[in-house]
Formats: sequence, C-alpha cells, structure tokens
Amino acid sequence: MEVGFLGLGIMGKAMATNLLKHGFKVTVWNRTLSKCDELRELGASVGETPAAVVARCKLTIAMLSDPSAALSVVFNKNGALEKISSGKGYIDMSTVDAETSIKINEAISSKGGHFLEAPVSGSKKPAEDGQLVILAAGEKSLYDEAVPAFDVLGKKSFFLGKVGNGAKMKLVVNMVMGSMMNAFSEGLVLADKSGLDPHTLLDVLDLGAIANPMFKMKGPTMIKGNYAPAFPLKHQQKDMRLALALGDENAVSMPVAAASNEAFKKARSLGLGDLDFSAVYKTVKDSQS
Ligand SMILES: NC(=O)C1=CN([C@@H]2O[C@H](COP(=O)(O)OP(=O)(O)OC[C@H]3O[C@@H](n4cnc5c(N)ncnc54)[C@H](OP(=O)(O)O)[C@@H]3O)[C@@H](O)[C@H]2O)C=CC1
Ligand SMILES: O=CCCC(=O)O
Repeated sequence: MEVGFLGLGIMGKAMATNLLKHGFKVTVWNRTLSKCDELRELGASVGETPAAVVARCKLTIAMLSDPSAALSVVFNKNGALEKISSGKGYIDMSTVDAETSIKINEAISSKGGHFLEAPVSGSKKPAEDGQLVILAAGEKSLYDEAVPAFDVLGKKSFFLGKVGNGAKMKLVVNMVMGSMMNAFSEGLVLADKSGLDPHTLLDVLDLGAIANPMFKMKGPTMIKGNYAPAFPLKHQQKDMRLALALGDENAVSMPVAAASNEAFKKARSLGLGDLDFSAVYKTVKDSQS
C-alpha cells in the first residue's frame, strides 16, 4: 500500500520509518523540507507539498504539532484538501481538539474523501518500536483499510465511533498524565527537601499501587536533570489547555488539571517548551529554592 506521511517531527519521523521498514511505500512531506532527507535515504519518496503527497497516495497520514498546524496543512494553498477526491483517505494522528477534527472531516468529506482521526498514546520509543495505542474515530471503512498500517505503528487500535471521540479520549488521557507528572515532580522535591533519597522514593513507588511506566522511565532522568525531549513540554501544555476547554464545554470542574496547566505554562514562559514535559520538575524544584 502507498501511504503519504505529513509531518516528520519526533513522532512522525519514527512512524514513517516504521512503515518503510515494514514494506510500505511511503511519500513524505515536512514543512522544513530538509527533514525529509533522512527518510529519502531509507527509501521514501518526497512530495514538495501536502497536495503533491495526496495526489500520489490513496491514503495520507498527518502527524503535526497542534490544531493550527493540522488545519493549515489541510486548508492552506497547496494543502492536502486541494487533491482530495473520491476514495482518498486522510488520517490525522496529531493530538488536536474535537472541533479541529470535525472541521477537517467536513472539508475532506465534501470532496468525496474519507476521514479518520487517530491520535496516539505512547511517545518517541513506542513510536520507534511500533507500540503505540491508536485512538481512532470517524469513517469505519477507512479504519478497516488502515488496519495494516495501524498494526505496524501500534500494539492496539481502538475504534471509538464518531469523529471527535478519538480527540476527546486522547485529551482525557493526557490531562491525567500531565497532572500525574506534576504530582510526581512535587513528590520528588518533597522527598529531597525532607532529607530522603529521591532514588529510594522511585524504588518505593515502583513496588506499590501507583507504579507506572512513566515514573519508572522518567524518574531517573529527571533526578539527573536530563530533559531531552521525547514528548515536548509545549505539546503537553497544549493538551492541558485543550482538555480544560473540553471540561469547560461539559461543565466539569478540574482544579487539579488547571493547577497542572499553570505549572506547564510557567515552564513554557521560562523557555522550557522544547524540552521534555518532565522538565516541569525543574520549575517545581527551582521555585522552592
Ligand atoms: N512526542 C510525543 O511523545 C507525542 C506527541 N503526540 C502528538 O503528536 C503530534 C506531533 O508531536 P511531535 O512529533 O512530538 O512534535 P514535534 O514538535 O517534534 O513535530 C511537530 C511537527 O509539526 C510540524 N509543524 C508544526 N507547525 C506546522 C505548521 N504550521 N505547518 C506545517 N507543519 C507544522 C513540524 O514541522 P517542522 O519540522 O517544519 O517544524 C513537525 O513536523 C503533536 O500533536 C503531539 O501532541 C502524541 C503522542 C506522543
Ligand atoms: O501525547 C503524548 C503522550 C506521551 C505518552 O503517552 O507517553
């Protein structure tokens, strides 16, 4: 199957590489075109614009930073929409809000195309290892068509019904994750300030009811002050913002998420947006000294 891939950031590069390694023919595009070179060396073709990629491929996947990027790649001049026609599939795997997905779905459908939103749980390493969790919603026939690609990209795919449900599920998950990261950061600082060894705290956490892969993987690097980005903090803050907006729409009070959003905003304002989201620990720690 020939697949188009738009967006070669941390996630997109790993996902497109995986598709190539598993025998898919892939045509890639990235706003900064030079980032396509590495994929070309692995056998990908390169499209000059999103429209050129869609013209060439029956199925196109997008993995872009945020709602504004997702919309511009579809609607701008030389955007994907220009070459959508009957039978073409467009799958947006970026983390966006339901409103963005619905706008894209309406535009793609009005030209006879099929649309699926399919945001993912899992970060850089799961993307490299084909271990993502795919939260798809939209056109079921396109979901069925995409299953061979999803099987390469992920360890499990969910089909969640109508467009918007994938985005909402992803935002709920990341709202919980962002809040946990803040509680974890406060716990590490509290342990340290009260004379405990933070490494021992990690061991204790890992043996109890709140053990989880995120604490286990991020804890040691956070203690070392290593925030090499797997999931950029600016994207986590975007997800908290979009989750809070979903809470507003549904009159759900989320004081814990709101406080966590403030912590991520503060970290962004201190210039930490391109570091890993675990760098929020640095702001929690520095604000106590
Ligand atoms: N990293 C992670 O762990 C995870 C991320 N996600 C989500 O996946 C998406 C991508 O994340 P990630 O790969 O980490 O992000 P990156 O910041 O590494 O990459 C962002 C991509 O979006 C492109 N882009 C940004 N703005 C525009 C624009 N206006 N027009 C066209 N392209 C644009 C960038 O192009 P350029 O190279 O030119 O800047 C780049 O290809 C986000 O929605 C994120 O929330 C989901 C799960 C995990
Ligand atoms: O959106 C990013 C999610 C990161 C993760 O699930 O580890």
